[in-house]
Amino acid sequence: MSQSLHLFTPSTLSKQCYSYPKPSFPTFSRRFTVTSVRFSSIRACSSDLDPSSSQVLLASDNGKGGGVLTPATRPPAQAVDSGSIEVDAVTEAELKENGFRSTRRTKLVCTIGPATCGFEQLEALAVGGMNVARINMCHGTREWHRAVIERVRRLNDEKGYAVAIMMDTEGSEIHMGDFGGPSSAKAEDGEIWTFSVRAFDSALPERTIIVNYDGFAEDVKVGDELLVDGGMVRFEVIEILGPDVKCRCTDPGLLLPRANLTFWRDGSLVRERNAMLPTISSKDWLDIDFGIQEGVDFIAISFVKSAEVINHLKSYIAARARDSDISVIAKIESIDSLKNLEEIIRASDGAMVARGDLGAQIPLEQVPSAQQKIVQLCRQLNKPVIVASQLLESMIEYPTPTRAEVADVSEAVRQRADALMLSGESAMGQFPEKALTVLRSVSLRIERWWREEKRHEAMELRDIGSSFSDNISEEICSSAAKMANNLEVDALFVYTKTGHMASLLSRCRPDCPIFAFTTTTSVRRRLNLQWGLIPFRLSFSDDMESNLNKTFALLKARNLIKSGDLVIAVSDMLQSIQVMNVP
Ligand SMILES: Nc1ncnc2c1ncn2[C@@H]1O[C@H](COP(=O)(O)OP(=O)(O)O)[C@@H](O)[C@H]1O
Ligand SMILES: C=C(OP(=O)(O)O)C(=O)O
Ligand SMILES: [K+]
Ligand SMILES: [Mg+2]
Repeated sequence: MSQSLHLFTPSTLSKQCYSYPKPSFPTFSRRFTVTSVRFSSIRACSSDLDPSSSQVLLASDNGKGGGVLTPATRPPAQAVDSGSIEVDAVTEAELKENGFRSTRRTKLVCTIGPATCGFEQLEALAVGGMNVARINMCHGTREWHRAVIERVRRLNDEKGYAVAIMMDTEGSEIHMGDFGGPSSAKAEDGEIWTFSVRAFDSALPERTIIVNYDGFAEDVKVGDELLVDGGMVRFEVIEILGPDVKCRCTDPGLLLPRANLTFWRDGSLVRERNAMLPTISSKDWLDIDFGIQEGVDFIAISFVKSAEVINHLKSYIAARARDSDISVIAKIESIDSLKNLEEIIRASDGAMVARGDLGAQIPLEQVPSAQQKIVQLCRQLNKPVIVASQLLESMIEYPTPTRAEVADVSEAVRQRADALMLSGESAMGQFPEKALTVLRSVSLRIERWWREEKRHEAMELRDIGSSFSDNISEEICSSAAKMANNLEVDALFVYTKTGHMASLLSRCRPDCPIFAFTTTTSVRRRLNLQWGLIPFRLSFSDDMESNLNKTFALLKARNLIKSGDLVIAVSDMLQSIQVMNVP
């Protein structure tokens, strides 16, 4: 595929780049064996790269290629083994049935609970498009979670899926305990309930709720409003008797175990000593150790307040999980996390718009703008972002969503969030698979609509890399994505060892799908959270020509691509862009 190419020659430059101003650096003609950018992208690169460095830009009119070449990026020739390619059956079927262009770009996260923890149920979710399984350490025992992780791993091993596992910490915000026996309780208007920080040996007295935070009875005052789950049930504090806080129910409703509690005074959220609780509690640290031991792919941290805790956790993980790379996801669900948003996202490997708790901490009408801001900032900073909670809440009970819920899902897809998440809908709802189907079909429809209307988003992506080499990668990816849109290519191919180059391409949200080839199963699983990436595991070398030949042969043999398909390829070994038809 790659050919012996000429560097820029004055004649080709003047012939092919006639519409562009002449470059401000010298051009040479010499023979080189390299792979190679179309002129629009050469231009995009050349205006932004440092012309005083020793890099050269390459272009040719015969090989449809170009690139940025530094001595260090010249590839050593290497033999390629004839291994196989790993892709799951669902992606394979989707690619075959609908062709490249209509594969789903928005990724789907399902919270696993009693409704979905069995092997067959997990398999049904994988078939339905689950990319990431989330386990919430607020609920269930570690043994229960371990069994779920084992089943997901078995599913991956036996059926070729790359379902990633995300462990979500409990966090030390205030919440209610379990009710002992019953799984829920109803609070009626005017009833008096006791919220207690005492430990009860035997069964709980009637209308008593345990609060997990010892300082609770000291922090609240008579007259405070107590909100369960951001207002699903509301109480007023009427009396404080040592460890017991007596409250009158003012908005009746269903109390669910471990529901979050906030208290409000004169219309504002009270943040006293409870605001000093550590983001990661001692129980969370044990759960994190468990997650590291189990080799989960993502750890999501609840109620993050600052970047410090993320940095701390990342170094903790680096010291303990030497060979496994666990990504840290910051859950944005508190006032402090909004205040320190940029530094938190910069420190993290991704973020979650945790609208459940966020909506209990800020006025509900501010949640949509917060969501948009978080999604856009994550995109700027190249971090995957998940929009979570209540997307299809009514489907916990009903087989079909409300129109408003469909509109909410559409909005998140339209914002081009990386992923959408199901919580109660998949964990304990009656219609987990149907809920997933709704997410999948709404995503597909909105994505297609977006492409049909050719709505290229006008988001100006800033340079984010700290090194010059990072900047080159960013320029290559944005040029490749722009070319892919303009030329209406069938797919972008990216060969990436760490996954970084794939995420840079995903960040551009191109019209076509991105086939991301990576050498390890753990990177393949992690890429499964990112918009538009179809991750494959493939062993490849530093020689792009043989990588491409091998990939074409393997994909053609499985009928995943055909001769004549137009592909643009980039890699993080050789900083180049190639445009070619599948032979
Ligand atoms: N591992 C589990 N075991 C039992 N129930 C669970 C589990 N995970 C989730 N659930 C149920 O699903 C509901 C929704 O999940 P999620 O949104 O993750 O938690 P929460 O409601 O605590 O924020 C929970 O309230 C709980 O009832
Ligand atoms: C996802 C959320 O966190 P959790 O389900 O753990 O409360 C949320 O609050 O929206
Ligand atoms: K949690
Ligand atoms: Mg939460």
